[in-house]
Amino acid sequence: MITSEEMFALDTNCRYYGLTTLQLMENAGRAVAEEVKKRIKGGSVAVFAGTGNNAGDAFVAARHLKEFDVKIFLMREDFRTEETKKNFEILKRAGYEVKTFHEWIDEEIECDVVLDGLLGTGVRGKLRKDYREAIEKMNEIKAFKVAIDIPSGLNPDTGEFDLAFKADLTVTFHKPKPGLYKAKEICGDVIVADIGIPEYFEKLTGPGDVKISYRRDPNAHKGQHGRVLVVGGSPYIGAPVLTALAAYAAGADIVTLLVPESIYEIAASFSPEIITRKLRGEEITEENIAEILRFAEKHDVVVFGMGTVDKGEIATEISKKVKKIVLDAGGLTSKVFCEAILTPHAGEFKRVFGKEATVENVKEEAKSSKAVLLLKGRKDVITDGEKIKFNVTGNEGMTVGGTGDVLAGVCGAFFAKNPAFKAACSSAFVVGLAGDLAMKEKSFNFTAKDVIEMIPRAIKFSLEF
Ligand SMILES: NC(=O)C1=CN([C@@H]2O[C@H](COP(=O)(O)OP(=O)(O)OC[C@H]3O[C@@H](n4cnc5c(N)ncnc54)[C@H](O)[C@@H]3O)[C@@H](O)[C@H]2O)[C@H](O)CC1
Ligand SMILES: [K+]
Repeated sequence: MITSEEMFALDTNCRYYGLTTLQLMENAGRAVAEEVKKRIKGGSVAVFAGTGNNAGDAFVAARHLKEFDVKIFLMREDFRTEETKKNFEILKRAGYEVKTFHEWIDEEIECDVVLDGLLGTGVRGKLRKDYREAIEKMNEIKAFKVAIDIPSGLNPDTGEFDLAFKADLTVTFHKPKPGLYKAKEICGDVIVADIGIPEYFEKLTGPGDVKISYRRDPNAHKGQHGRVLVVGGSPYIGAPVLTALAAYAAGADIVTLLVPESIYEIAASFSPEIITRKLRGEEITEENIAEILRFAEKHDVVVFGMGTVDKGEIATEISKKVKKIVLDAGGLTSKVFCEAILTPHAGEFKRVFGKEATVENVKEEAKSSKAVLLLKGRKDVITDGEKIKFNVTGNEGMTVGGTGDVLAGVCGAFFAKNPAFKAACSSAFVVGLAGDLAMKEKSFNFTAKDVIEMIPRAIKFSLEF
Protein backbone atom coordinates (compact mmCIF):
# COMPACT_ATOMS: atom_id res chain seq x y z
CA MET A 1 0.00 0.00 0.00
CA ILE A 2 1.04 3.58 -0.50
CA THR A 3 -0.18 6.77 1.21
CA SER A 4 -1.08 9.84 -0.80
CA GLU A 5 1.98 11.62 0.55
CA GLU A 6 4.29 8.77 -0.48
CA MET A 7 2.63 8.68 -3.88
CA PHE A 8 3.22 12.41 -4.29
CA ALA A 9 6.91 11.98 -3.39
CA LEU A 10 7.23 9.04 -5.77
CA ASP A 11 5.60 10.97 -8.59
CA THR A 12 8.12 13.80 -8.05
CA ASN A 13 11.03 11.38 -7.89
CA CYS A 14 9.88 9.66 -11.10
CA ARG A 15 10.13 13.02 -12.85
CA TYR A 16 13.59 13.57 -11.36
CA TYR A 17 14.76 10.23 -12.71
CA GLY A 18 13.28 10.90 -16.13
CA LEU A 19 9.81 9.35 -16.09
CA THR A 20 7.48 12.25 -16.79
CA THR A 21 4.03 12.84 -15.31
CA LEU A 22 2.68 12.96 -18.86
CA GLN A 23 3.90 9.39 -19.41
CA LEU A 24 2.36 8.21 -16.14
CA MET A 25 -0.88 10.02 -16.90
CA GLU A 26 -1.10 8.37 -20.31
CA ASN A 27 -0.64 4.94 -18.72
CA ALA A 28 -3.15 5.72 -15.99
CA GLY A 29 -5.85 6.99 -18.34
CA ARG A 30 -5.39 4.13 -20.77
CA ALA A 31 -5.62 1.58 -17.95
CA VAL A 32 -8.96 3.09 -16.91
CA ALA A 33 -10.28 2.92 -20.49
CA GLU A 34 -9.17 -0.70 -20.81
CA GLU A 35 -10.92 -1.72 -17.59
CA VAL A 36 -14.11 -0.04 -18.80
CA LYS A 37 -13.89 -1.77 -22.19
CA LYS A 38 -13.46 -5.15 -20.50
CA ARG A 39 -16.83 -4.66 -18.81
CA ILE A 40 -18.99 -2.51 -21.10
CA LYS A 41 -19.23 -2.89 -24.86
CA GLY A 42 -19.93 0.52 -26.30
CA GLY A 43 -22.53 3.16 -25.41
CA SER A 44 -22.18 6.61 -23.89
CA VAL A 45 -19.71 7.85 -21.28
CA ALA A 46 -19.94 10.93 -19.09
CA VAL A 47 -16.45 12.00 -18.01
CA PHE A 48 -16.42 14.27 -14.94
CA ALA A 49 -13.24 16.27 -14.45
CA GLY A 50 -11.87 18.39 -11.61
CA THR A 51 -8.78 20.58 -11.94
CA GLY A 52 -5.86 18.33 -10.93
CA ASN A 53 -4.05 15.38 -12.47
CA ASN A 54 -6.97 13.10 -11.67
CA ALA A 55 -8.84 15.08 -14.35
CA GLY A 56 -5.85 14.62 -16.66
CA ASP A 57 -6.20 10.85 -16.28
CA ALA A 58 -9.90 11.20 -17.12
CA PHE A 59 -9.10 13.16 -20.32
CA VAL A 60 -6.66 10.45 -21.40
CA ALA A 61 -9.25 7.76 -20.68
CA ALA A 62 -11.79 9.70 -22.78
CA ARG A 63 -9.39 9.62 -25.74
CA HIS A 64 -8.91 5.87 -25.41
CA LEU A 65 -12.65 5.11 -25.28
CA LYS A 66 -13.03 5.21 -29.04
CA GLU A 67 -16.04 2.85 -29.25
CA PHE A 68 -18.04 5.14 -26.98
CA ASP A 69 -19.91 8.38 -27.34
CA VAL A 70 -17.97 10.56 -24.88
CA LYS A 71 -18.99 13.84 -23.26
CA ILE A 72 -16.82 15.89 -20.91
CA PHE A 73 -18.32 17.58 -17.82
CA LEU A 74 -16.04 20.17 -16.25
CA MET A 75 -15.99 21.78 -12.83
CA ARG A 76 -14.05 24.73 -14.22
CA GLU A 77 -11.54 25.29 -16.97
CA ASP A 78 -8.48 26.40 -14.99
CA PHE A 79 -6.44 23.27 -14.65
CA ARG A 80 -3.71 23.11 -12.09
CA THR A 81 -1.02 21.33 -14.09
CA GLU A 82 0.49 21.54 -17.57
CA GLU A 83 -0.14 17.84 -18.16
CA THR A 84 -3.87 18.13 -17.48
CA LYS A 85 -4.09 21.27 -19.66
CA LYS A 86 -2.32 19.45 -22.48
CA ASN A 87 -4.67 16.50 -22.40
CA PHE A 88 -7.69 18.79 -22.27
CA GLU A 89 -6.47 20.82 -25.26
CA ILE A 90 -6.12 17.58 -27.26
CA LEU A 91 -9.77 16.73 -26.59
CA LYS A 92 -10.90 20.23 -27.52
CA ARG A 93 -8.96 20.19 -30.78
CA ALA A 94 -10.31 16.72 -31.51
CA GLY A 95 -13.85 18.08 -31.25
CA TYR A 96 -15.08 16.38 -28.07
CA GLU A 97 -18.24 17.86 -26.57
CA VAL A 98 -17.40 19.80 -23.40
CA LYS A 99 -19.88 21.21 -20.87
CA THR A 100 -19.16 23.75 -18.16
CA PHE A 101 -20.44 23.29 -14.61
CA HIS A 102 -23.27 25.79 -15.03
CA GLU A 103 -24.39 24.11 -18.23
CA TRP A 104 -24.67 20.62 -16.74
CA ILE A 105 -25.38 20.96 -13.02
CA ASP A 106 -29.14 21.38 -13.50
CA GLU A 107 -29.40 19.20 -16.56
CA GLU A 108 -30.65 15.62 -16.72
CA ILE A 109 -27.66 13.40 -17.59
CA GLU A 110 -28.16 9.99 -19.17
CA CYS A 111 -25.31 7.66 -20.02
CA ASP A 112 -24.07 4.07 -19.72
CA VAL A 113 -20.82 4.83 -17.95
CA VAL A 114 -19.76 7.56 -15.50
CA LEU A 115 -16.06 8.29 -15.09
CA ASP A 116 -15.13 10.13 -11.91
CA GLY A 117 -12.05 12.29 -12.41
CA LEU A 118 -12.98 15.03 -9.95
CA LEU A 119 -10.55 14.37 -7.13
CA GLY A 120 -7.69 11.95 -6.61
CA THR A 121 -4.90 11.84 -4.07
CA GLY A 122 -4.68 15.65 -4.16
CA VAL A 123 -7.91 16.06 -2.18
CA ARG A 124 -7.55 18.18 0.97
CA GLY A 125 -10.04 18.89 3.71
CA LYS A 126 -13.79 19.12 3.37
CA LEU A 127 -15.46 19.03 -0.04
CA ARG A 128 -16.20 22.43 -1.51
CA LYS A 129 -19.87 23.17 -2.15
CA ASP A 130 -19.76 22.86 -5.94
CA TYR A 131 -17.95 19.52 -5.62
CA ARG A 132 -20.61 18.28 -3.23
CA GLU A 133 -23.31 19.22 -5.72
CA ALA A 134 -21.39 17.51 -8.51
CA ILE A 135 -20.93 14.28 -6.55
CA GLU A 136 -24.60 14.20 -5.53
CA LYS A 137 -25.56 14.65 -9.17
CA MET A 138 -23.13 11.92 -10.34
CA ASN A 139 -24.50 9.51 -7.74
CA GLU A 140 -28.04 10.01 -9.06
CA ILE A 141 -27.14 8.88 -12.57
CA LYS A 142 -28.09 5.26 -13.32
CA ALA A 143 -25.00 3.91 -15.04
CA PHE A 144 -21.88 1.81 -14.50
CA LYS A 145 -19.74 4.03 -12.26
CA VAL A 146 -15.96 4.08 -12.38
CA ALA A 147 -13.74 6.00 -9.96
CA ILE A 148 -10.33 7.05 -11.22
CA ASP A 149 -7.66 6.29 -8.59
CA ILE A 150 -10.07 6.91 -5.69
CA PRO A 151 -13.78 7.75 -5.46
CA SER A 152 -14.01 11.55 -5.15
CA GLY A 153 -14.75 12.63 -1.62
CA LEU A 154 -12.97 9.69 -0.04
CA ASN A 155 -9.89 10.35 2.10
CA PRO A 156 -7.32 8.13 0.37
CA ASP A 157 -5.36 7.50 3.56
CA THR A 158 -8.02 7.06 6.23
CA GLY A 159 -11.02 5.89 4.21
CA GLU A 160 -13.14 8.59 5.86
CA PHE A 161 -15.81 10.39 3.88
CA ASP A 162 -18.79 12.54 4.40
CA LEU A 163 -20.12 12.47 0.86
CA ALA A 164 -18.35 10.39 -1.80
CA PHE A 165 -18.82 9.15 -5.35
CA LYS A 166 -20.33 5.68 -5.13
CA ALA A 167 -18.42 3.52 -7.57
CA ASP A 168 -19.00 0.06 -9.04
CA LEU A 169 -15.33 -0.07 -9.97
CA THR A 170 -12.26 1.82 -8.75
CA VAL A 171 -9.15 1.72 -10.91
CA THR A 172 -6.30 2.80 -8.67
CA PHE A 173 -2.72 3.30 -9.83
CA HIS A 174 0.58 1.67 -8.97
CA LYS A 175 -0.38 0.46 -5.49
CA PRO A 176 -3.58 0.47 -3.45
CA LYS A 177 -4.23 3.47 -1.21
CA PRO A 178 -5.06 2.48 2.39
CA GLY A 179 -8.45 4.25 2.37
CA LEU A 180 -9.80 2.04 -0.41
CA TYR A 181 -9.93 -0.99 1.84
CA LYS A 182 -11.57 0.86 4.67
CA ALA A 183 -14.47 2.05 2.52
CA LYS A 184 -15.31 -0.98 0.41
CA GLU A 185 -18.96 0.02 0.08
CA ILE A 186 -17.93 3.19 -1.77
CA CYS A 187 -15.21 1.72 -3.99
CA GLY A 188 -16.89 -1.30 -5.59
CA ASP A 189 -14.35 -3.66 -7.16
CA VAL A 190 -10.83 -2.34 -6.80
CA ILE A 191 -8.32 -2.87 -9.60
CA VAL A 192 -4.70 -1.86 -9.16
CA ALA A 193 -3.32 -0.79 -12.54
CA ASP A 194 0.37 -0.73 -13.27
CA ILE A 195 1.39 2.63 -14.74
CA GLY A 196 5.00 1.71 -15.50
CA ILE A 197 6.87 2.97 -12.44
CA PRO A 198 10.00 0.83 -12.03
CA GLU A 199 10.12 -0.84 -8.65
CA TYR A 200 13.59 0.52 -8.00
CA PHE A 201 12.36 4.13 -8.22
CA GLU A 202 10.50 3.53 -4.97
CA LYS A 203 13.82 2.78 -3.35
CA LEU A 204 15.56 5.93 -4.53
CA THR A 205 15.58 9.17 -2.59
CA GLY A 206 14.81 12.32 -4.55
CA PRO A 207 13.41 15.84 -4.33
CA GLY A 208 10.01 14.32 -3.49
CA ASP A 209 11.39 13.16 -0.13
CA VAL A 210 12.44 16.72 0.65
CA LYS A 211 9.11 18.17 -0.46
CA ILE A 212 7.17 16.01 1.98
CA SER A 213 9.48 16.65 4.92
CA TYR A 214 10.10 20.39 4.65
CA ARG A 215 7.23 22.66 5.59
CA ARG A 216 7.17 26.31 6.49
CA ASP A 217 4.35 27.90 8.39
CA PRO A 218 4.07 31.61 7.59
CA ASN A 219 2.58 32.23 11.06
CA ALA A 220 5.23 30.25 12.89
CA HIS A 221 6.87 31.58 16.01
CA LYS A 222 10.55 31.23 16.85
CA GLY A 223 11.57 27.62 17.33
CA GLN A 224 8.61 26.10 15.55
CA HIS A 225 10.74 24.99 12.60
CA GLY A 226 12.94 22.91 14.83
CA ARG A 227 15.22 23.17 17.85
CA VAL A 228 18.39 21.17 17.55
CA LEU A 229 20.88 20.47 20.35
CA VAL A 230 24.32 19.55 19.04
CA VAL A 231 26.55 17.87 21.62
CA GLY A 232 30.12 16.98 20.79
CA GLY A 233 33.69 18.07 20.65
CA SER A 234 36.95 17.34 22.29
CA PRO A 235 39.40 16.26 21.13
CA TYR A 236 38.13 17.78 17.85
CA ILE A 237 36.59 21.24 17.85
CA GLY A 238 35.46 22.00 14.31
CA ALA A 239 33.32 18.89 13.87
CA PRO A 240 30.36 19.84 16.11
CA VAL A 241 30.54 23.42 14.83
CA LEU A 242 30.05 22.15 11.27
CA THR A 243 27.10 20.09 12.50
CA ALA A 244 25.51 23.13 14.11
CA LEU A 245 26.02 25.30 11.03
CA ALA A 246 24.58 22.57 8.80
CA ALA A 247 21.47 22.28 10.99
CA TYR A 248 20.88 26.01 10.51
CA ALA A 249 21.47 25.76 6.76
CA ALA A 250 18.86 22.97 6.59
CA GLY A 251 16.24 25.20 8.19
CA ALA A 252 16.32 24.62 11.96
CA ASP A 253 15.13 27.67 13.90
CA ILE A 254 17.32 27.26 16.96
CA VAL A 255 20.60 25.41 17.19
CA THR A 256 22.43 25.11 20.48
CA LEU A 257 25.98 23.81 20.57
CA LEU A 258 27.07 22.11 23.76
CA VAL A 259 30.80 21.41 24.16
CA PRO A 260 33.26 20.72 26.99
CA GLU A 261 34.54 23.90 28.61
CA SER A 262 38.07 23.07 27.48
CA ILE A 263 37.14 23.94 23.90
CA TYR A 264 34.29 26.35 24.61
CA GLU A 265 36.13 29.60 23.82
CA ILE A 266 37.21 28.41 20.40
CA ALA A 267 33.96 26.66 19.50
CA ALA A 268 31.95 29.75 20.48
CA SER A 269 34.10 32.05 18.38
CA PHE A 270 33.30 30.50 14.99
CA SER A 271 29.89 31.85 14.23
CA PRO A 272 27.52 34.39 15.79
CA GLU A 273 24.31 32.49 15.02
CA ILE A 274 25.21 29.45 17.09
CA ILE A 275 24.29 29.60 20.74
CA THR A 276 27.25 27.88 22.41
CA ARG A 277 27.09 26.48 25.94
CA LYS A 278 29.65 24.64 28.03
CA LEU A 279 29.78 21.31 29.82
CA ARG A 280 32.06 20.86 32.80
CA GLY A 281 35.39 19.17 32.10
CA GLU A 282 37.89 18.49 29.35
CA GLU A 283 35.82 16.00 27.43
CA ILE A 284 32.31 14.55 27.65
CA THR A 285 31.90 11.95 30.46
CA GLU A 286 29.04 10.28 32.37
CA GLU A 287 29.22 13.23 34.77
CA ASN A 288 27.83 15.46 32.03
CA ILE A 289 24.71 13.39 31.31
CA ALA A 290 22.43 15.30 33.67
CA GLU A 291 23.60 18.63 32.21
CA ILE A 292 23.01 17.38 28.65
CA LEU A 293 19.51 16.17 29.54
CA ARG A 294 18.64 19.53 31.01
CA PHE A 295 19.49 21.24 27.72
CA ALA A 296 17.78 18.48 25.72
CA GLU A 297 14.44 19.33 27.35
CA LYS A 298 14.28 22.58 25.39
CA HIS A 299 15.06 20.94 22.04
CA ASP A 300 13.29 18.58 19.64
CA VAL A 301 16.33 16.48 18.92
CA VAL A 302 19.85 15.80 20.21
CA VAL A 303 22.69 15.29 17.72
CA PHE A 304 25.49 13.59 19.57
CA GLY A 305 29.07 12.47 19.06
CA MET A 306 30.79 14.61 16.42
CA GLY A 307 34.40 15.34 17.33
CA THR A 308 34.43 12.78 20.14
CA VAL A 309 35.95 9.33 20.53
CA ASP A 310 34.27 6.30 22.07
CA LYS A 311 31.19 7.84 23.71
CA GLY A 312 28.73 5.11 22.74
CA GLU A 313 27.76 4.24 26.32
CA ILE A 314 26.98 7.85 27.11
CA ALA A 315 24.84 8.00 23.97
CA THR A 316 22.89 4.97 25.18
CA GLU A 317 22.24 6.65 28.55
CA ILE A 318 21.08 9.88 26.92
CA SER A 319 18.78 7.93 24.60
CA LYS A 320 16.90 6.60 27.62
CA LYS A 321 15.71 10.11 28.50
CA VAL A 322 15.18 11.97 25.23
CA LYS A 323 12.63 11.58 22.41
CA LYS A 324 14.90 11.77 19.39
CA ILE A 325 18.62 11.35 18.87
CA VAL A 326 21.07 11.42 15.94
CA LEU A 327 24.32 9.59 16.58
CA ASP A 328 27.53 10.02 14.64
CA ALA A 329 31.27 9.37 15.03
CA GLY A 330 32.24 8.76 18.69
CA GLY A 331 28.56 8.77 19.67
CA LEU A 332 27.67 5.67 17.66
CA THR A 333 26.32 2.67 19.53
CA SER A 334 24.09 -0.29 18.72
CA LYS A 335 22.00 0.30 21.85
CA VAL A 336 19.46 3.11 21.65
CA PHE A 337 16.19 3.52 23.51
CA CYS A 338 14.48 6.36 21.65
CA GLU A 339 13.65 7.15 18.05
CA ALA A 340 17.11 7.37 16.49
CA ILE A 341 19.12 7.96 13.34
CA LEU A 342 22.62 6.46 13.27
CA THR A 343 24.95 7.73 10.56
CA PRO A 344 27.99 5.42 10.31
CA HIS A 345 30.27 4.95 7.31
CA ALA A 346 31.31 1.38 6.51
CA GLY A 347 34.26 1.40 8.95
CA GLU A 348 32.17 2.76 11.80
CA PHE A 349 29.42 0.26 11.07
CA LYS A 350 31.92 -2.57 11.40
CA ARG A 351 33.31 -1.14 14.63
CA VAL A 352 29.88 -0.74 16.21
CA PHE A 353 28.04 -3.81 14.91
CA GLY A 354 31.00 -6.17 14.46
CA LYS A 355 30.18 -7.13 10.89
CA GLU A 356 30.70 -6.01 7.31
CA ALA A 357 28.52 -3.16 6.06
CA THR A 358 26.57 -5.13 3.46
CA VAL A 359 23.03 -4.00 2.64
CA GLU A 360 21.61 -7.11 4.29
CA ASN A 361 23.64 -6.59 7.48
CA VAL A 362 22.66 -2.94 7.68
CA LYS A 363 19.00 -3.84 7.33
CA GLU A 364 19.28 -6.54 9.96
CA GLU A 365 21.04 -4.27 12.47
CA ALA A 366 18.53 -1.48 11.91
CA LYS A 367 15.80 -3.94 12.76
CA SER A 368 17.42 -5.32 15.90
CA SER A 369 18.56 -1.93 17.22
CA LYS A 370 15.15 -0.36 16.31
CA ALA A 371 16.99 2.61 14.81
CA VAL A 372 17.15 4.09 11.37
CA LEU A 373 20.57 3.44 9.91
CA LEU A 374 22.00 5.81 7.34
CA LEU A 375 25.10 4.10 5.99
CA LYS A 376 27.26 6.71 4.30
CA GLY A 377 29.00 5.67 1.12
CA ARG A 378 29.16 6.14 -2.63
CA LYS A 379 25.54 5.02 -2.56
CA ASP A 380 24.01 5.73 0.87
CA VAL A 381 21.75 3.09 2.37
CA ILE A 382 18.85 4.24 4.56
CA THR A 383 16.79 1.63 6.37
CA ASP A 384 14.65 1.06 9.44
CA GLY A 385 14.89 -2.69 9.00
CA GLU A 386 11.67 -2.82 6.95
CA LYS A 387 11.77 0.03 4.48
CA ILE A 388 14.96 0.67 2.54
CA LYS A 389 16.10 3.49 0.28
CA PHE A 390 19.28 4.32 -1.55
CA ASN A 391 20.68 7.77 -2.14
CA VAL A 392 22.75 8.46 -5.22
CA THR A 393 23.48 12.16 -4.90
CA GLY A 394 27.03 13.06 -3.86
CA ASN A 395 30.41 12.63 -5.46
CA GLU A 396 34.01 11.57 -4.89
CA GLY A 397 34.91 15.07 -3.64
CA MET A 398 32.87 14.40 -0.51
CA THR A 399 35.53 12.18 0.99
CA VAL A 400 36.95 15.47 2.35
CA GLY A 401 36.85 15.81 6.16
CA GLY A 402 33.72 17.20 7.79
CA THR A 403 31.00 16.14 5.36
CA GLY A 404 29.83 13.50 7.84
CA ASP A 405 29.42 16.17 10.51
CA VAL A 406 27.40 18.19 8.02
CA LEU A 407 25.09 15.24 7.35
CA ALA A 408 24.49 14.75 11.09
CA GLY A 409 23.42 18.40 11.37
CA VAL A 410 21.05 18.19 8.43
CA CYS A 411 19.57 15.01 9.90
CA GLY A 412 19.01 16.94 13.13
CA ALA A 413 17.12 19.71 11.34
CA PHE A 414 14.84 17.35 9.38
CA PHE A 415 14.41 14.93 12.28
CA ALA A 416 13.21 17.77 14.52
CA LYS A 417 10.03 17.94 12.43
CA ASN A 418 9.72 14.45 10.89
CA PRO A 419 9.89 10.74 11.72
CA ALA A 420 13.40 9.22 11.53
CA PHE A 421 13.22 7.36 8.21
CA LYS A 422 11.69 10.27 6.34
CA ALA A 423 14.24 12.68 7.84
CA ALA A 424 17.20 10.44 7.02
CA CYS A 425 16.11 10.04 3.38
CA SER A 426 15.70 13.79 2.85
CA SER A 427 18.98 14.56 4.61
CA ALA A 428 21.03 12.12 2.55
CA PHE A 429 19.56 13.54 -0.66
CA VAL A 430 20.09 17.17 0.35
CA VAL A 431 23.68 16.77 1.53
CA GLY A 432 24.67 14.78 -1.56
CA LEU A 433 23.05 17.35 -3.82
CA ALA A 434 24.76 20.18 -1.93
CA GLY A 435 28.04 18.33 -2.54
CA ASP A 436 27.22 18.05 -6.23
CA LEU A 437 26.52 21.79 -6.41
CA ALA A 438 29.81 22.51 -4.61
CA MET A 439 31.59 20.24 -7.09
CA LYS A 440 30.02 22.09 -10.01
CA GLU A 441 31.20 25.43 -8.73
CA LYS A 442 34.61 24.55 -7.32
CA SER A 443 35.57 21.21 -8.86
CA PHE A 444 37.22 18.66 -6.58
CA ASN A 445 38.72 20.98 -4.00
CA PHE A 446 35.65 21.99 -2.07
CA THR A 447 35.37 21.62 1.69
CA ALA A 448 32.65 20.80 4.18
CA LYS A 449 31.97 24.54 4.56
CA ASP A 450 31.26 24.78 0.83
CA VAL A 451 28.78 21.93 1.20
CA ILE A 452 27.01 23.80 4.01
CA GLU A 453 26.83 26.90 1.84
CA MET A 454 25.05 24.89 -0.86
CA ILE A 455 22.47 23.27 1.46
CA PRO A 456 19.88 26.07 1.09
CA ARG A 457 20.25 25.85 -2.69
CA ALA A 458 19.86 22.06 -2.62
CA ILE A 459 16.66 22.44 -0.60
CA LYS A 460 15.36 25.20 -2.87
CA PHE A 461 16.03 23.04 -5.92
CA SER A 462 14.12 20.15 -4.35
CA LEU A 463 11.13 22.23 -3.30
CA GLU A 464 10.84 23.84 -6.71
CA PHE A 465 11.28 20.59 -8.64
N1 LIG B 1 2.09 9.06 -9.76
C1 LIG B 1 0.81 8.91 -9.83
O1 LIG B 1 0.20 8.24 -9.06
C2 LIG B 1 0.07 9.60 -10.83
C3 LIG B 1 -1.15 10.11 -10.48
N2 LIG B 1 -1.88 10.81 -11.30
C4 LIG B 1 -3.20 11.18 -10.92
O2 LIG B 1 -3.09 12.37 -10.24
C5 LIG B 1 -3.92 12.38 -9.11
C6 LIG B 1 -3.44 13.37 -8.11
O3 LIG B 1 -3.39 14.58 -8.79
P1 LIG B 1 -3.31 16.01 -8.07
O4 LIG B 1 -3.16 17.00 -9.16
O5 LIG B 1 -2.29 15.97 -7.03
O6 LIG B 1 -4.69 16.17 -7.33
P2 LIG B 1 -6.21 15.89 -7.71
O7 LIG B 1 -6.40 15.60 -9.14
O8 LIG B 1 -6.67 14.89 -6.75
O9 LIG B 1 -6.94 17.28 -7.46
C7 LIG B 1 -6.46 18.29 -6.66
C8 LIG B 1 -7.19 19.58 -6.95
O10 LIG B 1 -8.52 19.49 -6.52
C9 LIG B 1 -8.87 20.61 -5.73
N3 LIG B 1 -9.32 20.17 -4.40
C10 LIG B 1 -8.57 19.60 -3.44
N4 LIG B 1 -9.30 19.32 -2.36
C11 LIG B 1 -10.55 19.71 -2.65
C12 LIG B 1 -11.79 19.70 -1.91
N5 LIG B 1 -11.85 19.22 -0.66
N6 LIG B 1 -12.88 20.20 -2.48
C13 LIG B 1 -12.84 20.68 -3.74
N7 LIG B 1 -11.70 20.74 -4.50
C14 LIG B 1 -10.59 20.26 -3.95
C15 LIG B 1 -7.69 21.50 -5.62
O11 LIG B 1 -7.92 22.63 -6.41
C16 LIG B 1 -6.53 20.69 -6.18
O12 LIG B 1 -5.77 21.46 -7.05
C17 LIG B 1 -3.91 10.95 -8.68
O13 LIG B 1 -4.99 10.63 -7.86
C18 LIG B 1 -3.94 10.23 -10.02
O14 LIG B 1 -5.27 10.12 -10.47
C19 LIG B 1 -1.29 11.35 -12.54
O15 LIG B 1 -1.93 10.83 -13.64
C20 LIG B 1 0.19 11.05 -12.72
C21 LIG B 1 0.60 9.76 -12.18
K1 LIG C 1 -11.56 10.28 -8.66
